Parts: sequence; structure tokens; C-alpha cells
Amino acid sequence: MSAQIINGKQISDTIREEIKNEVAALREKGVRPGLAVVLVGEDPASQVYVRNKAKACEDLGFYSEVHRLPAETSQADLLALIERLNGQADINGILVQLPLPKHIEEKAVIDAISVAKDVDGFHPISVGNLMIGDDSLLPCTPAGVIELLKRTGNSPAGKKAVVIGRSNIVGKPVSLLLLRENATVTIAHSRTPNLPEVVREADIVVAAVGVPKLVKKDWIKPGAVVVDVGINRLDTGKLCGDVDYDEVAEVAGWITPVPGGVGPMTITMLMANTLKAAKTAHGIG
Ligand SMILES: Nc1nc(=O)c2c([nH]1)NC[C@@H]1CN(c3ccc(C(=O)N[C@@H](CCC(=O)O)C(=O)O)cc3)C=[N+]21
Repeated sequence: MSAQIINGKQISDTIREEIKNEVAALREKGVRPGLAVVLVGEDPASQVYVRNKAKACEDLGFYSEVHRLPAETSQADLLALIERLNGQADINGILVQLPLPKHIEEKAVIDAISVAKDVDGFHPISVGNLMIGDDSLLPCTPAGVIELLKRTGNSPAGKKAVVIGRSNIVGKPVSLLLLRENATVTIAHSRTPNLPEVVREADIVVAAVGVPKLVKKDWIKPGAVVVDVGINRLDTGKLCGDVDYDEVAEVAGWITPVPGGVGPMTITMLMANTLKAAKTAHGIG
């Protein structure tokens, strides 16, 4: 047996087409969603991500601004830029690329972003809204995971889900979203005893730990859905996930590849959030 592949690239393209059509209709009414991306420093991986986000904006008809600041930018200057973007009517979403240089306090920066423009969903109020179940801007990667499950007919309702990893950007929020979708959720992590045994109970496995090929074939219940959020760059330059894809694909029912799985969905959900923020800003349902 061999797993069906969850093609994140293809699903992402379908959603982008939906967004593109909606943006075109909005622009007829004089509304153009706008995204500001802020990059501090010259981290090469971040440069690539920022370029991809700007490209997505262009492809989908969004207005976009990329602010590239030198690595030695002061926290005060960065906060002043965010303040300006918060007040800018043509900007509906603000994304400050993480990680930031050491001398800048991440929390101060995230807290400064207007909740209405928090398209990453990282602001404490957005996190609180997620916890309560209020309709808010959801963090992009977790929202992408849910979308992949739903669009392949793998609704989490009534399923047992095991999330490996408890980070603020993936593990915790994806667990809350799975719970909201009526899954029974276990959050496993580096201190969980008998991890393979715990994972073997799962109908849905979400791996988000950042350890290359951690999840093995004998951890997986036959037929389970395996979603790999890990993006690890090996010494060879190749990307690899947290799941040992080749062997796990032999037992899983469904599996996401890396690249081409969750990654493309992250940027697509960012676009969806920016569109949503623009509609809210203009009082459009
Ligand atoms: N404020 C903030 N928000 C973020 O959302 C954010 C961030 N900072 N910092 C960095 C991480 C990483 N991230 C990715 C987005 C897309 C792919 C993606 O499209 N990956 C492709 C492959 C890309 C490649 O080849 O390198 C794939 O998996 O198929 C990956 C990673 C967003 N991040």
C-alpha cells in the first residue's frame, strides 16, 4: 500500500485562483488589499520568503510594500515604521519577517502591530481570539494545515489527532484549530514518554518539531493522515520534513510532501488573511 499525496502546491494554486477572482471583483469597487512586509537584516532564507510573498501579491492583484531595513536598525526605528503602517489606509496587513536580529525584542514588535492588520495572527489578542473561538485572523501555517485536511476530504471531526510540537507559531495554534474542528487532540513534545506509541493512536498526525525525519514508519497507524510542517535544510542543500517520507508513505493513508505540502499553503493563507482584513476595513462581509 502507498499513501495518497496531499498536493499542497495544487491546493494552494486552487485557493489562490479563488482569492485572485475575489480581489479582481473588489478592485472594481475601488478596494485593493494591501500587504506590507518588513525584513530586518540580510538572512538569505528570509530574503527568499519575502520575495515569494511580494510575488504572490503581484500575481493576485494585491498592493504590496516591502521594507528592507539594515540589520543594525534600532528597535525604536522599527516600532516607528510599524506605527506608520498601522495608520496607512492602503495597508491592510503587516508582516514582520521572523526571526529578528538579537537586539530587537520580538514581543515588543508583535505587540505593536494593529490587531486588525495582524495577518500572521501572532498578536496576543489574535491568539486570545483563537483560543476563545472568535472570528479572527488565524495564524497562516495552522490555517493551511486545516485547509489541506478539509480539501482532501479528511475532516478532523471525530478523529484522534496527535500534534508533535508545542511552539507558539504552529504546535499550539494548530492544536486549537483541530479542537475547534471537533478532533480529540493530544499535544506531544520532547518530554512526552513513549512518543511512538502515542503517535500510533492517531488518525491525524501533525509533525512540527524541526527534527529531520523524526517520524518513522512504525509510529504510524495504517491509513493515518500525516501532515509534515517541518522544513529542514540538510547539509546537501535539500529540504526535508520532520517525517521520514519514503518509509511513512508505505503505511499512511495520506501524506504531505516537503517541499510542496504545507509550505505553499502558508503564503496562500497570508494572502487570504490580507484579503479578509481588507474586506473588514471596508465594511464588506
Ligand atoms: N512573520 C513571519 N511569518 C511567517 O509566516 C514566517 C516568518 N515570519 N518567518 C519564516 C517562516 C517560514 N515560512 C515559510 C513560508 C513558505 C514556505 C514555502 O513556500 N516553502 C516551500 C519551499 C520553499 C523553498 O524551496 O525554500 C515548500 O515547502 O514547498 C516555507 C516557509 C514563513 N515564515
